[in-house]
Amino acid sequence: MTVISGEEYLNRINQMNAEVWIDGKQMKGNISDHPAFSGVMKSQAKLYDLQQKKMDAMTYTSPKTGEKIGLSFLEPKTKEDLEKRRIMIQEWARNSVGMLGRSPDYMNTAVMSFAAAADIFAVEDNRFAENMRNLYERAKNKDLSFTHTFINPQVNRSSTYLENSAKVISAQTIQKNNDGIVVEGARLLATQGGITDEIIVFPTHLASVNKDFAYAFSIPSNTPGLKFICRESFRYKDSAFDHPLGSQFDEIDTIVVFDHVTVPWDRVFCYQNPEASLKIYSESSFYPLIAHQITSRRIVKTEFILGVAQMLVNTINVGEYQHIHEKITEVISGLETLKALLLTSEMNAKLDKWGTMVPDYPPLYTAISMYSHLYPRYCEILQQIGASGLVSIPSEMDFLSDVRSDLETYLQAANTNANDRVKLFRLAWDISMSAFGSRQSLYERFFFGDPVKMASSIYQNYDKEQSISLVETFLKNNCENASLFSKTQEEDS
Ligand SMILES: Cc1cc2nc3c(=O)[nH]c(=O)nc-3n(C[C@H](O)[C@H](O)[C@H](O)COP(=O)(O)OP(=O)(O)OC[C@H]3O[C@@H](n4cnc5c(N)ncnc54)[C@H](O)[C@@H]3O)c2cc1C
Repeated sequence: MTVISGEEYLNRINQMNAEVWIDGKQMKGNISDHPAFSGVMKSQAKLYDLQQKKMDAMTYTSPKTGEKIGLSFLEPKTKEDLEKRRIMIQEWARNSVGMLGRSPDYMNTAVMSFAAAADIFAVEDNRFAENMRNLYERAKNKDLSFTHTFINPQVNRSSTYLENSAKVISAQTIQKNNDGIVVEGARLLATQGGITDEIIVFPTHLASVNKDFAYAFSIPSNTPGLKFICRESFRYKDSAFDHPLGSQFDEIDTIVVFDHVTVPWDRVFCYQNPEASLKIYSESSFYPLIAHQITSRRIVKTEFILGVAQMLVNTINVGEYQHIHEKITEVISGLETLKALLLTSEMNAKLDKWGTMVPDYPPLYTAISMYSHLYPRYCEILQQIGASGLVSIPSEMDFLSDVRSDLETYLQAANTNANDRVKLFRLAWDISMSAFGSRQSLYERFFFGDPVKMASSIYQNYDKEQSISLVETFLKNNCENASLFSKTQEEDS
């Protein structure tokens, strides 16, 4: 099989009939017809179609089968491979203007990076490493889509808390039998849960303190006992005029419940193995490779934000004010910094011990850490430039009603008519103020982990020795001069 079409993706997910709960009801029928999912699934389908349309730029030929495979599955072996991956990722990102955080390339990259380091799973049982490699082969050849969950429910985040309740809360293994391992409990937070072929479940930090949390696996989204409980949909309307982003890109976040789920042995990558659970993050190149995907997408998103901000400025003619220049320059500086960091990571890429060409991580974790602050600031800048224009946003229906002529007169702008002005301001509102927009801010702050912990980890791991030695040399030289100076003073007195 080669790369799939959008229609194949839709049919496959519809046929799965995964257990998805939304607004108090269990989904019945085609999930892609449901208003909460139709927008995002259509957008995702367009990505698959694009892959088929632009085979040269978006696929590579499998050396094993001769089939065309999506480039986001490509394990980079050279710096050129990294560049090809970036170009492909950004092509997809342009289709969602960077708003689809979980376009398939995100998890395809994760699967590729875990499979490249699959030997980590072979510690006790060689089958587990094989299972990981088989998942990669299956995913590549069938162009599978994935959601994932890497964290436990937010019950008590105190550093001294250890779960000890009568009923299991955080998903753990409660039994093993001839068929596989049995998992009970919940996990957070599977974005796109229920609308992908499979879910990947990887160890949380609790794996180091309790073996029952030291597991990893991937199962089909319709595995019996597996439930996805959705948040409220932010796709409030179908209208692309009223909700230009929310109507197309609301990915839906889900709580994942495992109600005595049996994970077959051939789907297990790790079981009761704290050592492998830690190593899969510390010894694979998952972090740098996924950070390369994330930063590539965020560059496109930032280009889009810059365009929207400058169009607001042009529309209401506020380009003469210095604070406006400063704010737009803030966006430009962020954009240029991200681009420079991404390219630096590619230039300084090296082969890891698994033979994968890995982008240099420090520029990428810098980019990731910065963006959790930059993105909310960009939303603030849009609010500061747009001001009341961000709430002077009548709907499409208003423009089709008797008040149209009022709107045309009173909502015209210096450089455009009322209709185009409202279209643009609605877009700025959907980025910076709507439920969809606020969720995007939260997403960019947190989806790759707590930014506070990330900063702490950068602090602890960054090699600061060169800087310290620079200061020590300066102080030494300076003190030698200083002692000469004090000697002269002594002589004078
Ligand atoms: C929109 C969105 C989509 C997401 N999608 C996914 C997904 O698809 N798959 C997935 O696995 N995860 C996903 N996540 C979850 C993401 O990984 C977590 O939000 C992130 O790891 C932070 O964990 P938490 O939300 O439980 O916050 P918590 O850990 O509960 O933090 C809450 C607060 O406590 C502070 N805090 C907690 N512990 C410490 C500590 N040790 N030191 C200092 N401060 C601390 C934090 O800084 C924060 O201010 C998503 C998150 C969001 C917001």
